[in-house]
Amino acid sequence: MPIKIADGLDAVSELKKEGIVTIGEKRARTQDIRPLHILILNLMPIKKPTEVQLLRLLGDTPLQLDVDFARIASRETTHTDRSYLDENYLTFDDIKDRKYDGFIITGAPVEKMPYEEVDYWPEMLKYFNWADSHVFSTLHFCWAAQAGLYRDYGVEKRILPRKLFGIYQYNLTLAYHPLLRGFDDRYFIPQSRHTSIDDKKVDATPELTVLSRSEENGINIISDKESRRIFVLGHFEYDLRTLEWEYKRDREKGLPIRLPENYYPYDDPQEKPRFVWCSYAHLFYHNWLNFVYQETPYSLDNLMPFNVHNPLHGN
Ligand SMILES: CC(=O)SCCNC(=O)CCNC(=O)[C@H](O)C(C)(C)COP(=O)(O)OP(=O)(O)OC[C@H]1O[C@@H](n2cnc3c(N)ncnc32)[C@H](O)[C@@H]1OP(=O)(O)O
Ligand SMILES: N[C@@H](CCO)C(=O)O
Repeated sequence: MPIKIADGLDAVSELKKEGIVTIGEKRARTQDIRPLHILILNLMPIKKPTEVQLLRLLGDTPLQLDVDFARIASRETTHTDRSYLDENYLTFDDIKDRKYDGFIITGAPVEKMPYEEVDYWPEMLKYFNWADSHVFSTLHFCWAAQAGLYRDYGVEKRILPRKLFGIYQYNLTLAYHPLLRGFDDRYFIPQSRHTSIDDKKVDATPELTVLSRSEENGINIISDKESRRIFVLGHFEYDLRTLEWEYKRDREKGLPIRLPENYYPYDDPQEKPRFVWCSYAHLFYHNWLNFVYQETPYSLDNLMPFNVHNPLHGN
């Protein structure tokens, strides 16, 4: 939310340098305010915990949000009841003529497959194409971040020698960015993936800005220059015990899995995991919503299309 202060205060220029939005009397009197429209494409097989996790973070704002959930229609889901989805989720046909201020696309356990082998890849492409002209800012996380970077910028993924599994620290690479406002120099985020992206290709793509990275585990948050495409490799939204649940699941299945790194004190699974990413998760989503609120057009009819740069996709 912008703060209204007198135009003559010296703080105005100082805050502007930090990206903090201030408005004067005239703008405050004429400012049009409306709810933000957010769409979440939930690709997780077990959808309900992800709904709670995301709504918890989105709900932590004084702004009014209208949130819709969308699902894939071209593949039957086996882990979530069909009638629940029919009742509570929209399909592409429902949303194709609507416009949204913000669009969130979740991770999905399909990261080891080539994109084109994912049953719903053609439907993903429909969502991506639609978002170019119907969404102001799209936030992709985990697999969706990899898929979006591939589709928009031709960034490939690669299989890691072992699963990146635990809580990892990343350093900010920029002094000021609206999505990182209020962050410490470093933050923590859960990771649970078998793949990573081609960091060199990201660094060599002039349309992309890297917001954070670590020496050991590479790039973590990326944005295009206008923050209309945001890519987060990891899961800010995970609950305290989500990694523990995944660890036990894989162990019970006899899969090769080690304890989540940097998670239990003394690496002792009897201990309560350390919750060191919660405040960053709230701050990140808060910053994204604040950014969207400041920059999205009052009337979505005036939305400018997003320019896709990847020649692979002929856009
Ligand atoms: C890298 C990231 O983005 S991390 C985000 C993903 N994280 C998670 O999904 C964590 C929770 N998921 C899980 O724990 C597991 O996937 C489970 C327990 C739900 C399912 O495990 P299994 O039953 O062994 O796997 P299964 O072979 O049925 O496939 C699971 C999911 O993979 C996806 N999937 C599998 N094959 C395909 C395919 N060819 N095309 C598209 N999706 C596929 C589907 O989403 C499927 O779930 P759904 O049928 O309910 O939609
Ligand atoms: N986070 C996922 C990775 C699989 O793609 C899981 O462990 O289920």
